[in-house]
Amino acid sequence: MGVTKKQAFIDLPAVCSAGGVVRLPGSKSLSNRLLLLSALSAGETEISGLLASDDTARMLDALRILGVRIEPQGVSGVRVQGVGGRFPVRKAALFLGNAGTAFRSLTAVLALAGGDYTLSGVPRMHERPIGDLVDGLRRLGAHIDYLGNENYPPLAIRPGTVRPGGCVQIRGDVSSQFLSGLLMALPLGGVETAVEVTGELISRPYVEMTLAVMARFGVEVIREGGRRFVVPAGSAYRSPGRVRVEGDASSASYFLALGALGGGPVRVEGVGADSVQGDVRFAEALAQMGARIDVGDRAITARAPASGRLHGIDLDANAIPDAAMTLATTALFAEGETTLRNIASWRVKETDRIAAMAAELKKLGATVDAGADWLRIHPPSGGLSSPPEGVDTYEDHRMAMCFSLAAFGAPVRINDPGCVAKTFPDYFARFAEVTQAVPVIAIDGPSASGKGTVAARVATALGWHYLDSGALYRLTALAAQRAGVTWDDEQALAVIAARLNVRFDSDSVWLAGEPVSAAIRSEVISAGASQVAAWPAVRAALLFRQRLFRRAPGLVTDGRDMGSVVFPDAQTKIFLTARVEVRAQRRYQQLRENGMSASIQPILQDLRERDERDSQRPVAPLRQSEEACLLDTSDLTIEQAVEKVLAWHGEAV
Ligand SMILES: Nc1ncnc2c1ncn2[C@@H]1O[C@H](COP(=O)(O)OP(=O)(O)O)[C@@H](O)[C@H]1O
Ligand SMILES: Nc1ccn([C@@H]2O[C@H](COP(=O)(O)OP(=O)(O)O)[C@@H](O)[C@H]2O)c(=O)n1
Repeated sequence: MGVTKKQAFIDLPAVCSAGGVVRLPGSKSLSNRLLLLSALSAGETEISGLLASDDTARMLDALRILGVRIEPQGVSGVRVQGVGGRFPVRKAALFLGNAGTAFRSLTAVLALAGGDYTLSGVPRMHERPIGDLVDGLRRLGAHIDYLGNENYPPLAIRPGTVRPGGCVQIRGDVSSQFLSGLLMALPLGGVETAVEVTGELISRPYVEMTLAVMARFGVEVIREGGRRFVVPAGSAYRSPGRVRVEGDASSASYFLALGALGGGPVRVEGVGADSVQGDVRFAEALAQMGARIDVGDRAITARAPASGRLHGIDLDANAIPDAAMTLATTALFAEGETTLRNIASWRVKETDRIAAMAAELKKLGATVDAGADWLRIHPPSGGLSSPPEGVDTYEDHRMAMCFSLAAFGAPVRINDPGCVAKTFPDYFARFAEVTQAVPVIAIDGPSASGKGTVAARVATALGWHYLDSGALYRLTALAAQRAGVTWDDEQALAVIAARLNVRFDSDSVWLAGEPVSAAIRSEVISAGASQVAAWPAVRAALLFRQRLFRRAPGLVTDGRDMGSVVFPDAQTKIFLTARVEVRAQRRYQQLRENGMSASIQPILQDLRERDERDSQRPVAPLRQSEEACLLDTSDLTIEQAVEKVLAWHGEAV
């Protein structure tokens, strides 16, 4: 289930359980810090386990433009020739996308480097504040101009009369990356410089990570209390030779939550008790919600609570701002409400994450309250409702990954899933590997072969849900007829299909509150259904609607393209058919039993025409796929046909 960058959406099937092992991609925060310090240090550094993603690509591009030699090594490694504190290229324009780690740290480093540089990013990067960092750097004598709005990127840096030394103040309450960037830049000055944080210092663990990485490269920052950091005179980065990037602790959060929600155990490999990443503490928050967590040195395992259900918590999430987003969607399935506090930094990330999270959680049926720096989630009382227009992701990788968890309650459509490339390009493939989707038996075949009859009985035998997909095309034809829309008006039909107000209960179908089971089976509507079904826009409009029927414990469905298009991952696929004369006879009898007048010849004629139309149309034609088992019911009773399907399914499980 990979995604491409331009893909409009991905439909995740409802998930019933999760378990397995995930080898985590490298940490984004560590990858970019290690790249920068390897570039600045004296000597050559081999970095292994580097994250391959948009954000690290931006840092790599920038460093190469600045004249740093970086060669790939093995699958996920690089060899960096350090420049010993002085970039060979003294004039360059750098584009840093939406990579906050790269933007803030390079601003600080280049401001002290004494060259002419411009730094820009995507439009959202230009809405993310950087004024506090620029102020701090200007106090050191750096020359930085805003090229757009005051306090925001893009920036122009010119050689200033930089005088490190003394004490520089910097605010800590907007982004800890300002402090991290400044600290990483200061060893370039060579003299003792103190940094004092004013205001609260948020996301402190990221600062600890910065200090740990600097220490690895030979620079020991002295801490004086919690707010004063001194970079000693004579500090200079020296390559440690080889470094390995830990797995990404923020990325681990999705899989740990999967384990906690889906039974588990889910084991994430690459981070553990000795991690320098603050987000490993996400596991503690999950434990507070009731999950059973085991933290090893290099792996963490999560399982559901013995009681089966998590419970809501009230948490100061300041130390784990990124991973805390995962708690917000986990909270959809917890008992009671969850409150996340002290998360003002969410408002200046890839998007305003408090607003985005609140809006999308509401679409799923949750009640959400939000303030300047907090969010409270009350889970939906009547189960999750899945919006047909999909969950929006705001070009924010974490929104996309967080909302994949909603699949525990319902199938979910995630818009612009390619945004995960920022930190985790193959996220959805990994997600599919450790989750078990609700099973589907897909039965396709021509008209009157007995698909509907067999599918409904198989569903009853298994206690599963049943979807008669043909009914949706019939309903579209009927609703169009009633609205005065002709069956050749593709766009108008698609609008009708998207807005169908239908309800299925055990023995009737309702359109806008009116029973229409008989009306949709008339000969006229049968012909209309196969006409409207030929339009791609109609099929697209009904796609997610059909997928929404996939709910635990399972779905049996019949139609023309159930196994090929709508549920390509169905466990059991059957192509059910019968000789056309047998089918005509069955339909004839069916109509007579339902009190309608009928004669064989026109039915036979109609079946031949529909077979032709359904199998010749360019979109989702009726065809037996290679994986489908062929079931010819011409000489079988209904019971024999049902037995056969159940037996095949038994083998498939
Ligand atoms: N062996 C059989 N398998 C399935 N249906 C059969 C069989 N024999 C007779 N029928 C009858 O055929 C008729 C058409 O079946 P239906 O399920 O409506 O077909 P479809 O959904 O493929 O159009 C029903 O009245 C059904 O009872
Ligand atoms: N998955 C599906 C189901 C039905 N259809 C169309 O919808 C029409 C009615 O479907 P149905 O399954 O109720 O038809 P019968 O097989 O019962 O005649 C068919 O003639 C098909 O053209 C489709 O295109 N794709």
